Amino acid sequence: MTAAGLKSGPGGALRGTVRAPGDKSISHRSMILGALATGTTTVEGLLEGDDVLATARAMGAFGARVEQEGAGRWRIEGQGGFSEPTDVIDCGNAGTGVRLIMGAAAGFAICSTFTGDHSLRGRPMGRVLDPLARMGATWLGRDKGRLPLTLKGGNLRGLTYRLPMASAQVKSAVLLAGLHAEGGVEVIEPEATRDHTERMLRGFGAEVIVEDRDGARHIRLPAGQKLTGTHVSVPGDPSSAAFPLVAGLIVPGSEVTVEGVMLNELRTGLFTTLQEMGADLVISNVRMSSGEEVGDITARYSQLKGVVVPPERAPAMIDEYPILAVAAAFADGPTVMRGIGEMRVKESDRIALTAAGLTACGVSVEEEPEGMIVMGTRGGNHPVRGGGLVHTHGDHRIAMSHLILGMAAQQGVAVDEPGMIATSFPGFADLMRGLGADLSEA
Ligand SMILES: O=C(O)C1=C[C@@H](OP(=O)(O)O)[C@@H](O)[C@H](O)C1
Ligand SMILES: C=C(OP(=O)(O)O)C(=O)O
Repeated sequence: MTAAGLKSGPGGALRGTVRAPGDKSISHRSMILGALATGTTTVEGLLEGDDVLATARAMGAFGARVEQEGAGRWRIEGQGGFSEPTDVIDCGNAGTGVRLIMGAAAGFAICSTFTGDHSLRGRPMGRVLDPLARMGATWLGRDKGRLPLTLKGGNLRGLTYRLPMASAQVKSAVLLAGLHAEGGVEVIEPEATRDHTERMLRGFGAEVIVEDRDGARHIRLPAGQKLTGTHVSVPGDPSSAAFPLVAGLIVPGSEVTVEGVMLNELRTGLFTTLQEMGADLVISNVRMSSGEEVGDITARYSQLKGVVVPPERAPAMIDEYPILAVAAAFADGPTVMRGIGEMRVKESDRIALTAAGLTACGVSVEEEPEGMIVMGTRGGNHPVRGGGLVHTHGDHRIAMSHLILGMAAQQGVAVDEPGMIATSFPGFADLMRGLGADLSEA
């Protein structure tokens, strides 16, 4: 983490073509599935962000051989299971990392202790510990299942589990534990969430049966699955592509293309919403890569209008609401975002911090318990003032979102703790500068 802050300033149009960094969700999963599998897994396009590097180190601690072979190219020699680590597993800032690894570790008769940074130690782990305990795992930790905690697994029984919240991390933890549960597992999702674990389990040779019935998605992993090492080509992360693309939409005269963006419809809710707001967002060169659809997306400066985002779209864009709120600040009329209570338990309380950050930049936001309404400034012809110092509480997406706002506002915007951006998008500042953005130390 650097001590200095980072500041973005209003400048000229942003122009150019960039490549999206590797998808964070798929990068975590390639490490974990590679370590659980027997044999060699090779990965290209891995996101070498701090979150994924913590997961890579954790897989080494559980007995896999994990080596970097070149930029984004990694090799994992899996042992077909986890062995007991001899030290504490530190997952850094990564909710995905710790929750999926706890699920995977629960399948084995080993004892492991998990911790993370200040933010991760404040996040709820009960949501994965509850189903894992029902399967027979035991844990000991602080009240409410906050990290640090120790988990002991092995001899798991099968489980049919209806997700109490829309969470791909909880679904994935149950499925990974289910690989070693007597009788297999079934996860019932009232609202579909990102399906990378299901797709990748199949890529590693497992049978996963998915059925939509009774208004829910049923995901069944029969017992006795064996994973075999494979090759994973990681597609570009739509959650990261969102930042240069929204910048292209709100900085006058801009045209920005991001290549190789994953278009899995359980991840692209932001792009649909921006198009409904009138964004000139064009998707081209659509192709398949490692079982996922990818494409190139071009954003041209657009007059946006406020919309009501359907709450049922939330799982397909849950990490994108902070940057959507920035786009909404430049729109004509209010943008209503509801059904997003899950944002309060991310790296920070993202509803509160988005509202506070936008307010510090002269934008009106109405905060609700599970939502927010951003009053677009363009209708009244007030420009967005900017000029704020935004406290990010170490949240990478809060930092990047407000830096993008500063590129289109009247005055620049400074953020604290910019080093945290490296958890998900280590090349963010250079990539944005390459498009012409004014970013400097504050
Ligand atoms: O499974 C994943 O890779 C993720 C799932 C989401 O979290 P939840 O499962 O808590 O919604 C998302 O916010 C996170 O960035 C990545
Ligand atoms: C919520 C996020 O990640 P995680 O839950 O893995 O910390 C995110 O990247 O926005």
